[in-house]
Amino acid sequence: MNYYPPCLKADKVLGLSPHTDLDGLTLLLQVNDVQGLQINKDGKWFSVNALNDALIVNIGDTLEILSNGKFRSVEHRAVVHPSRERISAALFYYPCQDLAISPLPDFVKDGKVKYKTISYQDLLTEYFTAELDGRNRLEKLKLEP
Ligand SMILES: O=C(O)CCC(=O)C(=O)O
Ligand SMILES: [Fe+2]
Repeated sequence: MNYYPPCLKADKVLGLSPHTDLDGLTLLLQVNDVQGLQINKDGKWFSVNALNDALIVNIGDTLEILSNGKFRSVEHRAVVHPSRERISAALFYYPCQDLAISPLPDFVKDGKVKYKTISYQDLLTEYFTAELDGRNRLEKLKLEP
């Protein structure tokens, strides 16, 4: 669960810094009707309007690596509201921790593997020992072109 208290200086702070999720897929429920999730597309931030009783499905790093970059892990952040609290619930769908994550053969059609192999445990360790930093952590797992 994520709880974002109201903030009078909402235009000057973030509820959650830009990041990508580590997992395969994230199901996100905006629990009350206060909008806050934003995604980055081509360098611009777009608000995601949650529909009533609808789940938002985000692709995470694991699926980007497994698909050799075909499915892109979405960079996102959460903003806060000046007078209303916001609550969201995220369900992370992830593999067992000792699994080695690497592009699946079906996605390496031209023989070009684009990501290093890394265990999910190591991904987790990196995630929890560094600051949230947009797509940078994931970009470092890319092999040189
Ligand atoms: O509260 C939100 O809308 C985003 C939460 C989120 O990105 C996360 O829990 O990883
Ligand atoms: Fe997230």
